Amino acid sequence: MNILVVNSGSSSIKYQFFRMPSTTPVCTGMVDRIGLETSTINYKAQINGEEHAVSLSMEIADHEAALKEVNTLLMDAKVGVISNPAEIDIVGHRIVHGGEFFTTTTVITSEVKEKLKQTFQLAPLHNPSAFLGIEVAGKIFDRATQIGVFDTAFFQTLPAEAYRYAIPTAYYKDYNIRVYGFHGTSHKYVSAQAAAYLNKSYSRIITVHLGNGCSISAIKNGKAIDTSMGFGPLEGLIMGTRSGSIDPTIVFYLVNQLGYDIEQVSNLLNKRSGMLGLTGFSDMRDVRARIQEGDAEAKLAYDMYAYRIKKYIGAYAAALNGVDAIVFTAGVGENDALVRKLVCSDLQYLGVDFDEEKNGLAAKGIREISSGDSAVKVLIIPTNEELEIANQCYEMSADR
Ligand SMILES: Nc1ncnc2c1ncn2[C@@H]1O[C@H](COP(=O)(O)OP(=O)(O)O)[C@@H](O)[C@H]1O
Ligand SMILES: CC(=O)OP(=O)(O)O
Ligand SMILES: [Mg+2]
Repeated sequence: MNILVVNSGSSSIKYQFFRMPSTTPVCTGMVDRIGLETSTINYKAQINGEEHAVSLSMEIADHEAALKEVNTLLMDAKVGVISNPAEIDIVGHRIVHGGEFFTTTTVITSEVKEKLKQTFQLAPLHNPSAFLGIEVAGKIFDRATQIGVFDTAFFQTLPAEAYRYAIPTAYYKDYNIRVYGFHGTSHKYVSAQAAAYLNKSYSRIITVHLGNGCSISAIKNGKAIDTSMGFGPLEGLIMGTRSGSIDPTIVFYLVNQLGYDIEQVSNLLNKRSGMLGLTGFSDMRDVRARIQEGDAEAKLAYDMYAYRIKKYIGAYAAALNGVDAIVFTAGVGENDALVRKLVCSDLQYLGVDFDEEKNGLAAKGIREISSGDSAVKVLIIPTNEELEIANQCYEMSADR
């Protein structure tokens, strides 16, 4: 079963190709900076035990052009792994917001696409580009079944006290205004890896996903019981360009006193806030470079970012009645030792004995960054949303 997984972001596409049941990808890669002056394409394939890597810079105007380039590489005479697009059986798509419509992995039909269009407002940075990815993949791989895997699906287990907002009940009943939760594919994947690593049948795990978007989840016996993102992927932690939670009074003030329209408010909170708004940079590597140059605003931004995470850890330890493991994942969580140190300092009260030396080591794979006798294990677990999506597509194809 040949499965191509497509993770479309607003300006990038990450992809992996699997010949299931093997869970080792045949090829992996990313098209970055789509629509900017020069885009980059990275492609790595394993052919007869040998690795072939390609890195290209070119102008790529949109998602259609990007997926066409990926297809060209997949079929390349030297580094390619297929000879015809018809060899792809399934294209699995990451879709961030399932809204009220989709609670589980779903085969994409024209009816599904119509419903997806109604979710654009709920995740404006994500769902429109996922939709584009689906349209383009449908044209290129026209014999493949297209399947959507939703970030929101893993959070179907939240109890009502965690997913309801304290606004009149009619808004929940009539308009489905509730917490949906996001990055579920990642939280599910790393929490399962953590439980297997800890070898515990009973487990209370806090997973901290820190990428461009950031969220944190409380997971009890494999089921999510709370998470920081809400109705859309804007609530909770401070992110690359998103504010995370703010007092809604600020929105009233922007509109009533400063004359903002609602598009401007959305643009401000989704695209111009977070680390970008605080420091001028959304990428943590750039922010850290500013700290090294002695920039006090950059240092404050790091402290704010970590403090918000620390507060959620306290809240989720309470929700879980204690914690067995804290797991860091995604671009920042896996790579940024300073963030992890700021978050995990002064958590002795919880039973965390953080090991700064282990935290500072650069290594790959699952790593423990707490001491051998720490009551609470602190782990770094690389996420793999594409593998989780491929697994779910494969399971679904077996059930059909
Ligand atoms: N070595 C690193 N040190 C600190 N941050 C890093 C490092 N590598 C990547 N990152 C951060 O990871 C972020 C991207 O994470 P990723 O999980 O790929 O996000 P997304 O999937 O949302 O694009 C970047 O914005 C950058 O801030
Ligand atoms: C849901 C979300 O925020 O996704 P990402 O981190 O990929 O932007
Ligand atoms: Mg991501």
